[in-house]
Amino acid sequence: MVHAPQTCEALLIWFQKQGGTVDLTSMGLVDFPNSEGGRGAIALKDIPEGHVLFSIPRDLTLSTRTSSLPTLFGLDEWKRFKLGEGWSGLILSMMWEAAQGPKSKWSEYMSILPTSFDTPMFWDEKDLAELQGTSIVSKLGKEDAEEEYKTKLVPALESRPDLFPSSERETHYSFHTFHLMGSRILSRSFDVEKWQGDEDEDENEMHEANTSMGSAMDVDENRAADPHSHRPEGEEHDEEEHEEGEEEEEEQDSSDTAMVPMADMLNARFGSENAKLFHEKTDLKMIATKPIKAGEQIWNTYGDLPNSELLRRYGHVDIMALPNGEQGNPGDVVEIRADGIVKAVHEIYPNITEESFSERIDWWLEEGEDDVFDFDWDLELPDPALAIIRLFLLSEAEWIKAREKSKPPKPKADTEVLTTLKRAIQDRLKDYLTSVVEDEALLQRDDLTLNHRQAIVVRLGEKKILDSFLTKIAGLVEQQSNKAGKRKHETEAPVKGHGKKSKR
Ligand SMILES: C[S@@+](CC[C@H](N)C(=O)[O-])C[C@H]1O[C@@H](n2cnc3c(N)ncnc32)[C@H](O)[C@@H]1O
Repeated sequence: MVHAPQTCEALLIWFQKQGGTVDLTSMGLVDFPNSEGGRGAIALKDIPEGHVLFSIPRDLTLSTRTSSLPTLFGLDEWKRFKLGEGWSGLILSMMWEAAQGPKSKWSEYMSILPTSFDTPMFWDEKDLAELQGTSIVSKLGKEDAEEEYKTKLVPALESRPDLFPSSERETHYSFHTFHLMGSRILSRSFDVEKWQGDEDEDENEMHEANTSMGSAMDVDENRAADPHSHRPEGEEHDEEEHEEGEEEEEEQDSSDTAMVPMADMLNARFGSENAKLFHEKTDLKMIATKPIKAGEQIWNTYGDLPNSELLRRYGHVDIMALPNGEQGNPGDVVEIRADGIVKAVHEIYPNITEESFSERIDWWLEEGEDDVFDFDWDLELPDPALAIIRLFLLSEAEWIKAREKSKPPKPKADTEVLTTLKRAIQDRLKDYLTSVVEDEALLQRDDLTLNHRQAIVVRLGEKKILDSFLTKIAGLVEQQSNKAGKRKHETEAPVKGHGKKSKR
């Protein structure tokens, strides 16, 4: 990540001039090594839990609520151009504020923001190919971003040459700048809801809100809000169902997405959070959530994400000791999609018809069950994956009964189900171009580019999880076969004249 050469000093001066307060006896901004996040905050003395490190007036956050652009553009027009949906309104506001130069309240703040990113959104095809098998590529949403720019931003820009002069189009309103602002939001914004407290509530009353860094990006309920993300297949938003009063999803209010100066200077590492942003009526406060020793980094949380998501949103990966002694990110997750399960069942049971698969999977989805199964370092076999395999293996009579009772099968890890899951995992491993051994050897080299190295770390972590599941499944199958052998032996024993009765 490259950021403008302006010093942290300039940010601190601007921040305080604008009404922000920082306890400069307790914390400073410094350059840590890149492996520890680069520019970040350090404790200058021992800081007790509960200490307020800095406080940001709400009107110093940059969002479509605080920028004057939406009002100048006209709120009805803003709505007509759909700038209140997703991030395009905030991106346009940030472009416009940057175009105002020193006239903008956020000018100094904007000048310390990164000007390039290590996120795969900016990788070339060769580097992207290194991510094959991981879920990142399908979530990049490059085409969605381009579509958003063309269909929302460009018409809005063209409608108001007084606000967006054509002479500034290349410098401030290009597709490249759209990407840059989108990536700044993706890696630095917070979800800052309107104050929900009682009017007469104490000014100092605090709410722990959804303000972990990047929480504004936690828009899984409404992925369309993120122009840099992609709504996975099967998650289309069905307006009619909504109208018919189906389960109402809480819509993300896009004006909650805000850039929060100073709070976005904090780095994060898995399980290391020692400070967090809290909401108050007029300010947001960064408060120590643990005692922090002098010299230690002050860490926020980005939600302890898997490396695939860290790389996609922030451009870095976490590597630390795993419970099994290896190195990796304990938050890593591998996704296996339902179609991967269908393929494995079909390979082992070729007599099951296409019709039977599609009938059962349709019903499974209608029942509201998942079509993507997460495998993580807990090494717990995911119940929905076991249940869907069993669903495909039900006899016709059992299937009819399950459907009548509207009851998916129990997630029982018997040998049939385990063998099929094993096949699905083996197939999933084939999605990656390299093996664990090859990746481990590659990581020993010192001539790798950062993109290549980070791609290897992401895919290696995922493959190690899948390998660990294969080892676990092999153990379970062996246990079951030993038990079955013992039962058989016991059943046969009387015949052999040992006189022991079968338990059956
Ligand atoms: C919210 S900003 C934090 C401040 C940032 N370091 C800066 O210089 O402005 C998030 C960015 O910091 C970097 N970062 C944060 N935590 C990191 C970590 N544990 N390792 C490497 N980079 C990290 C990533 O580039 C990420 O996109």
